[in-house]
Amino acid sequence: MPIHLFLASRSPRRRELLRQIGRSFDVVDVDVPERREPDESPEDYVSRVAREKAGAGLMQVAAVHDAVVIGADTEVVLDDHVFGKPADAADAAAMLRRLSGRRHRVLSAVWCISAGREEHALSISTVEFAPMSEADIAAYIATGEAFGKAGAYAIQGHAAAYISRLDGSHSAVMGLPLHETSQLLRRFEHG
Ligand SMILES: Cc1cn([C@H]2C[C@H](O)[C@@H](COP(=O)(O)OP(=O)(O)OP(=O)(O)O)O2)c(=O)[nH]c1=O
Repeated sequence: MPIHLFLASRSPRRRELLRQIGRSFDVVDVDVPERREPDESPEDYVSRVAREKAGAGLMQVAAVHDAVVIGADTEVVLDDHVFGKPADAADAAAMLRRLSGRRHRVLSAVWCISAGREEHALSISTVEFAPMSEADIAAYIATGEAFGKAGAYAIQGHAAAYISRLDGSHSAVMGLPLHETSQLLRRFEHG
C-alpha cells in the first residue's frame, strides 16, 4: 500500500536521519509539552511524548487519506533522572558534570500513526562518557552544540570525543532509531 509519509518534528537531526534511509516525506510542525508525570517511568514518558507528537501531526494532515505520521522523542536517563534539552549554559554544564565518567541510557521512542493504525518501538542504548574536566565542559558548551540536545550533548558532533563506548543504536541516540522506524513503516506498506 502506498503511504504519504509525514515527520512530525522540528528537529533538523530527525529530518537528516529519515533522509539517510532514502525516505521521502513532508514535515509537520508540532509543539507538544514535554513534562514527565510524577509516577511515570522514563520509558513510559518517552513513549507517551513520541505518541503525542505523532498524534498532533496526524490531526494536521487528517485530510490526506494515506497519511502516516512519525513522532519521536529522545531522552537521556541517569539514575532515573531524565535529562531533556538544557534550559541554558548552566543547566548544560550541570548535565555534563553528571554524565562525566559514567554510563547512562538513551531512550528513543518512535510512533508511526495513520487514521486506522498505530505502531511503535522503543530503542534503549547505553552510552559511556569519559571523564570531562571543567575546562572540557566549558569548551564544549562554547561550541553551542549542547543546546537543543537531550542530555546537553550530540553524539554526531564534538561530544564524540568523549564517548568511549556505545551499546545500542547510533541513530537512536541522535534522535530517531532508523532500523525500528524502517520496520514500522514496512508494516504500513505491506498490510
Ligand atoms: C543525545 C542526543 C540528542 N540529540 C537531539 C535529538 C533531538 O533533536 C533532541 C532531543 O529532543 P526531543 O525533545 O526528542 O526532540 P526535539 O524537541 O529536538 O524535536 P521534535 O520537534 O521532534 O520534538 O536531542 C542529538 O542530536 N544528539 C545526541 O547525541
